[in-house]
Amino acid sequence: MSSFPTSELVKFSDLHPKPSNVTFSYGTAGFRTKASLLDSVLFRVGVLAALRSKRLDGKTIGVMVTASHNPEADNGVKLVDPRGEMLENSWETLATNLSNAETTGDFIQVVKNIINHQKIDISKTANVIIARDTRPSGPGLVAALEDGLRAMGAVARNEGVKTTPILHYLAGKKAPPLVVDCANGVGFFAAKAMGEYVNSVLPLIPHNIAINALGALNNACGADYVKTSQRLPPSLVSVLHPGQRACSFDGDADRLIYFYLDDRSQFHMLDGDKIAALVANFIAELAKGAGLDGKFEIGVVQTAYANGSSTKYLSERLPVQCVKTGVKNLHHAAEGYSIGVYFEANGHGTVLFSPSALSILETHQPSTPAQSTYLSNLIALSDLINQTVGDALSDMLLVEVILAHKGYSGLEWDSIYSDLPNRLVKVVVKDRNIFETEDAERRLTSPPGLQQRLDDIIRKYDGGRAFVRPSGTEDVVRVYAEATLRPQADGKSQTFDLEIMFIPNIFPELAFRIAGLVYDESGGDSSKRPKEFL
Ligand SMILES: CC(=O)N[C@H]1[C@@H](OP(=O)(O)O)O[C@H](CO)[C@@H](O)[C@@H]1O
Ligand SMILES: [Mg+2]
Repeated sequence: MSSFPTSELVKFSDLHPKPSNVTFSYGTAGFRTKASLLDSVLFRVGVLAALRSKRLDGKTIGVMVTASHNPEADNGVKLVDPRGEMLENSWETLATNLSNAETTGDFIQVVKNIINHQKIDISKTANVIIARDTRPSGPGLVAALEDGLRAMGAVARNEGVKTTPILHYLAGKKAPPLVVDCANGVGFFAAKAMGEYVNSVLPLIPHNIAINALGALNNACGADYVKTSQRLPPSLVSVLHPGQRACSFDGDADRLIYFYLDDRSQFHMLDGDKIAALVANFIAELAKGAGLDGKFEIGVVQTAYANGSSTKYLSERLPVQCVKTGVKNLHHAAEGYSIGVYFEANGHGTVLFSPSALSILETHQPSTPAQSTYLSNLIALSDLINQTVGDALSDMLLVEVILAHKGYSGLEWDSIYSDLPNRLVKVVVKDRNIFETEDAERRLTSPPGLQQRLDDIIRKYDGGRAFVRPSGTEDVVRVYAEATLRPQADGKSQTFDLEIMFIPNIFPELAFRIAGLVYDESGGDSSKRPKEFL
């Protein structure tokens, strides 16, 4: 908003007239009185919260609707400053003045005075987060508050029913800085440019930014390194501290992989599958909250490389499709849904909103203020996401928005499901063209008989799944394998060290058995057979 919104304020203020013969006061804990008297106060507090946020360069102001320990028929409202603290004293007086302006004209005049005296730049964005207790008068009063915020063009986030301390916490919480591994590539330019816009709310700390160093690109860093080796880039070992989130781009910044260290400094990877689960869940939640349940279909597209746990988790909630490797295949399949979420496990993906879904979002009439918030959040996501192709930066913002919204750290995100231990192995063969597949590349049709031999091996591993396909980008055959536990293939019982069992790298056996078989069956030279193949 670039100029003072007088006509909006007049229009909305007339909907919330001040009752005559009442004098309000911003007391020890904000305004507090009979709920039936508070409609105009809530509207005006919405306007004041927006002014306070603008005065503080868009920092988030909290508004809590509650009358605490007082009788249920009472209600109240108080403002919370950006660090989660009580409203600054001088503003309590402004709040009282504003609430007692008798007419819309008086009210507008007080607003103008506040803007002048506080030297408020009205063109700044205002960010306000609101919550209420369980009082029956809460929803109506929140609606009045939202009118005030709307009149001022504030960005409002309705947290629904929350305790007062949680609202203080949410208002005071900042996104912790995000370490961004730029793979020594072009993603650094983009991260740097974006940092100028987002650093005040989401501080970015770029690493691996040696664009001009020969041989540095993707070397022991970047999304492919992290995903394939399931390790922290060595360059980040002394950078990342426990609990901090980090992400890696690839060399052209169209892939994104997240990771974090837990409080024992163990590395945890959040790959494209985890991103898909986070995003698809969130979109489904927003659509439901907006009252759009059943109005359109939200689907997820994966490839055979998706971790089995992710497929299980997602299929229990949404339609999931498996297609051949390659973004073109995922993108195409995702176009078949109203909202199609697609990600390769390696972090390449995006979300597509069909034209009809977008027009439903535009025309849908929410029936409650809460529905309206969900709807505007969903529309905002459709703007945030680069729908032309997977985009590491746009995906990073998408992930950050969801984490911030849900108050998740890497740990909470990670715990939505546990990855099955897995391994990807390359096999160099004489002629990869002899390998032909079916069933979205999950089964071999050629060389004849090989699939059956693979099945015989896979069957011996609890929850085992594996497949072999020729790469479409390198002269190799790829083997992927995952299983629930380490093998009992030799029939001997094994004891497991639980600590070790959940470290994915410890699980190479099924993959190396299959790699060995593929190598031998395709005429591999026994003198050059990689030692790790079984
Ligand atoms: C297992 C794997 O990561 N395969 C990658 C790789 O394809 P291959 O056909 O597996 O070489 O490169 C593609 C292009 O970047 C990418 O879309 C795909 O996910
Ligand atoms: Mg790329």
